[in-house]
Amino acid sequence: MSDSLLSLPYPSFLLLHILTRMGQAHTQKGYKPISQGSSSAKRYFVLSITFIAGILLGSQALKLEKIQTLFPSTAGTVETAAPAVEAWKTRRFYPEDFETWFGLRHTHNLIIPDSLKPYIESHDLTKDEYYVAEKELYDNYARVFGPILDKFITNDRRFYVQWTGEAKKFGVFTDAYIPPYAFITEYSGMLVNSSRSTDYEWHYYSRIRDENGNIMALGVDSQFIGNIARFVNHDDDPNCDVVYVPWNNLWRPIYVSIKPLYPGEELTVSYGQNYWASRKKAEGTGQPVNTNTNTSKK
Ligand SMILES: C[S@@+](CC[C@H](N)C(=O)[O-])C[C@H]1O[C@@H](n2cnc3c(N)ncnc32)[C@H](O)[C@@H]1O
Repeated sequence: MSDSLLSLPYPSFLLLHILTRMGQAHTQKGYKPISQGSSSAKRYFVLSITFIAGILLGSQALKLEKIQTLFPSTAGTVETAAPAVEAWKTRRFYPEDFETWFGLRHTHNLIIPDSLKPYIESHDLTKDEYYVAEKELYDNYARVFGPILDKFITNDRRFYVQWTGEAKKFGVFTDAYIPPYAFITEYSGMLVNSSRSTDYEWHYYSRIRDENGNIMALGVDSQFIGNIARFVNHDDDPNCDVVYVPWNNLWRPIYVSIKPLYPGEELTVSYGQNYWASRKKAEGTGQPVNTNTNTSKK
């Protein structure tokens, strides 16, 4: 399809231009001007007009088709928008969908940026205050869950993300029966040194200090890179809990079921009261929606 055809001027100007040229051409070839022409000249005139009108209508149609190709949203917007919104709110999302639908790069790892590596590498986790206080407990966590962390689980189809409603937006559901105390997933993402936490940041369980001896406010941020854990919602009476596993000199936050989970059930954890307090924004109360009848705070 030629661009020059599509860039024809508006029909009225073009018609005027062609008629003028036709009149000139007839005069030059010795015919009478169109206004005084014979019946064959009139037939020629009518045929020409029909031909020109055909070209004009065709070019306008092509032009519209080209616009619709360049800007597909102009084609049938009203008919296609509603099903798209419906899909967003009804479909199940798996890790391969996260980048397209949520702008989330998928990873099962705890990613340490170069800026934080020196602090992590020079910090002996076995001397960490938290570890020393409950060494036996953490050694047990490491024995049970550490080897699972080393297995790179790429195709875990037990869980999916789905819309829960306007209050909480998306959440994580199970498609399988999960017994209590089962490994769900690691809270993966980017280790950040943050003063401001996002909706998707989980506290990094450590007492690492900076050059001035201050404890660093580290967190695992999964706003842009992470996994299914960042979609798990809060509940005052959750069915999962977070366990910090000391593994390869890092604290690895993992989600573990603490009740039996049945197919179709939503996974929840308690974010703790600090989360809601620090997240409190001017426009809202910062209070979670209680999703069950048990309103006791942890
Ligand atoms: C880690 S994200 C959980 C996934 C989130 N629902 C989403 O659609 O991306 C945490 C955010 O989810 C929302 N949220 C989680 N639990 C909630 C609850 N019980 N009531 C209201 N909002 C909740 C809050 O906006 C919170 O900051």
